[in-house]
Amino acid sequence: MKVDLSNDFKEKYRQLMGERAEKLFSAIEEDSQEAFRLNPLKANYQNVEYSLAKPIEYSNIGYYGDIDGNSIDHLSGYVYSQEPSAMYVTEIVDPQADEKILDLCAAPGSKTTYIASKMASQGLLVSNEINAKRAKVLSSNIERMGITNTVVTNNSPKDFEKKFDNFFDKILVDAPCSGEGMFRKDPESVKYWSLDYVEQCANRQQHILDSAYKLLNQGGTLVYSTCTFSPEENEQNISWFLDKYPDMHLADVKKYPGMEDGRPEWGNNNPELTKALRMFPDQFNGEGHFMCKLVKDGERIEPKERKINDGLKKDDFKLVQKFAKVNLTALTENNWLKISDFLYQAASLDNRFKGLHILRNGLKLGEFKKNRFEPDIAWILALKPDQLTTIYKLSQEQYEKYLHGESVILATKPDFDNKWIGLSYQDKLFSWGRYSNQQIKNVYPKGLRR
Ligand SMILES: C[S@@+](CC[C@H](N)C(=O)[O-])C[C@H]1O[C@@H](n2cnc3c(N)ncnc32)[C@H](O)[C@@H]1O
Repeated sequence: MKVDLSNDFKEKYRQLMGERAEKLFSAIEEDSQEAFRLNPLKANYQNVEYSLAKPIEYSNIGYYGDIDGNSIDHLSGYVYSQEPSAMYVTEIVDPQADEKILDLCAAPGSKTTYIASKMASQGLLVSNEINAKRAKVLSSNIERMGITNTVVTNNSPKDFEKKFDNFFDKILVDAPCSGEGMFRKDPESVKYWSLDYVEQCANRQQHILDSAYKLLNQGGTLVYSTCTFSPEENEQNISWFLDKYPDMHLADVKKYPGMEDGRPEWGNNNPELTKALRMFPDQFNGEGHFMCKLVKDGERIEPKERKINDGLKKDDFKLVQKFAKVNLTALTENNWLKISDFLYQAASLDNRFKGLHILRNGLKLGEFKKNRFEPDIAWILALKPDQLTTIYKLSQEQYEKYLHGESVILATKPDFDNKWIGLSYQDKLFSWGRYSNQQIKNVYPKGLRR
């Protein structure tokens, strides 16, 4: 595809890269490299309709290929579209199940959902997004993927500074950037580019890095990444950061074929900058990225947790137990949290979160209505088939009608009167259904219908 690169852009990269710049410009005109990830949080997660014939070398759940955002695999959270270079960011974050991890610039959630899938529903992941509209998309992607250990916030990085100093074991700053690595995927992004815009982005990134430094525990790791090539936003910002914070240092990251070293001469000539990683689309099978891993000196400090009141009353427990007795094979009652009429299985009950704008704290289980409890779509997307007493497998026709908002009328009368049943299509749970009078009433959220 023809991408209209500006003369300023071409001139800048000719000066920086010499003849190689022409290869970069040609690569930007080629088709983008599509890829997707599977979701190990789901039952039989490899049961997808897409070919797994082309695995990505450095990810055990990543594959080259395109996916359809309307397919059952997508709607039920079995797959997530992510280009290959972005996948490697989560690999170098290297999330562990018991850690406290903060993703400061998380929307729409491609790296965060990968981090969560590696944490196997344990530990704590805080996924933050400053932009309210984008934060909602982030929250719904987290729901679709059946993630339970994540607090989704809509705040500025600065808002965390008062209460979360030295708190997180790992932080990802996937910074807002000039997006040069997005040019071929999103040719519109070329229009925003200018030499000044690169400077503005670099400046904003420094503010985010300042916050990240404060929030990182001693001994913790900060991964900084951008999907742009500019030295100002990459080597120069890391040079600035290392000079400002002498207790931070760069750590080695593994480099696969096509991945290149950071360029000291594009920063302040600090030879350590070779430890950073660059991907350019003329050498690497992906859109292009910069990433590096920074470690804070010192011994980890165990943050003290002060718990908030869970807001639950005895009758609330009774209503959920009554629901579970009929519809579930087992019920875990840990970390329950009631916020207005909604019940969550909280990812955190730590009162540090008070004052932040929280969109989701862990798993939304459902809503208390008059004398009853109604389960939320988020819960079914996180449940495994063996945790439900009844599952109804929809035919293709029933599935399409259900997605549209229609109820399912059954030919015979099954014995699941007044139950909440799990609905599956191609063996993937994607919604609750409410059975009564030989019908499965449609409870698929209006915003998800198609
Ligand atoms: C590169 S995108 C993040 C992509 C995301 N990590 C993913 O993998 O899906 C950068 C994000 O930073 C957000 N952002 C913009 N200005 C910001 C600021 N001053 N502080 C923190 N985040 C900001 C943008 O809204 C955007 O969602």
